[in-house]
Amino acid sequence: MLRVDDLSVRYGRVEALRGVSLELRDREAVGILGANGAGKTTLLATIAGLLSPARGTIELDGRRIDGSPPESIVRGGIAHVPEGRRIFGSLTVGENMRLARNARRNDGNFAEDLEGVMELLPTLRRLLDTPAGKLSGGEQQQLAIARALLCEPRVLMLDEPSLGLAPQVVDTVFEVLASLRARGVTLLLVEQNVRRTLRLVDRAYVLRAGNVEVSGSREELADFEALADAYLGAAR
Ligand SMILES: Nc1ncnc2c1ncn2[C@@H]1O[C@H](COP(=O)(O)OP(=O)(O)OP(=O)(O)O)[C@@H](O)[C@H]1O
Repeated sequence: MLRVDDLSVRYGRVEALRGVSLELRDREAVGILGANGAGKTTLLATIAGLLSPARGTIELDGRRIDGSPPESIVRGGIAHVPEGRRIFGSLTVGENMRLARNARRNDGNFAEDLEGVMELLPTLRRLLDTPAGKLSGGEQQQLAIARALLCEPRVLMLDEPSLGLAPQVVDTVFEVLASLRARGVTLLLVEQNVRRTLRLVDRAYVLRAGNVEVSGSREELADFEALADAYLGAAR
């Protein structure tokens, strides 16, 4: 469904990605692992159209999307939950969710989809009229996921959804991801949390200094998991 080929991205003289290739099939959950600075955020931001590659191609269903503006990439079916969530703190939860309306792919029934999302994330229902800035970190993450789902994505990309959350809240976020997966949502998940990610995904790629260092199924990466402490420092 999504194919990234030989992707290189620079920030001035810094080469953040150097010839990264990966693929994501329909209904697959794929992890992108790696230490701080490995290039994970840059990879998702480039797929989302927020950065232009210096080299390489990105295809969705065989059609080039690199160089397309972010809004057309969202309409093409790729939704991005960025690091730090980027919700609008002064707007209510309901208002934040309704913002997705303009970014949708089709004119499906928004009210029905909203109901479906609140069944998946019931915490949000009682918070509909609460300013999003008053939500806890875990609730804000759920809102960011809800907003992305309301764009009717075929692929949902998430950048470190567990970052900065207390352990039991991280559990909730991973439970949400597992239920998305069970519903057949295609997931591309950037995480430093190696163990939890390998429990969730079908396959993963490990980035190091802008390169894919290792990739494989979660079974193939089981040995890597054992090395994760040494490899990624304390971040798991
Ligand atoms: N705006 C920027 N300007 C210059 N260099 C940048 C910029 N953003 C990222 N970089 C550099 O690009 C490289 C990759 O960064 P990136 O944020 O993609 O890594 P990451 O794996 O997502 O790390 P983290 O987990 O810390 O977010 C790093 O060397 C980083 O310092």
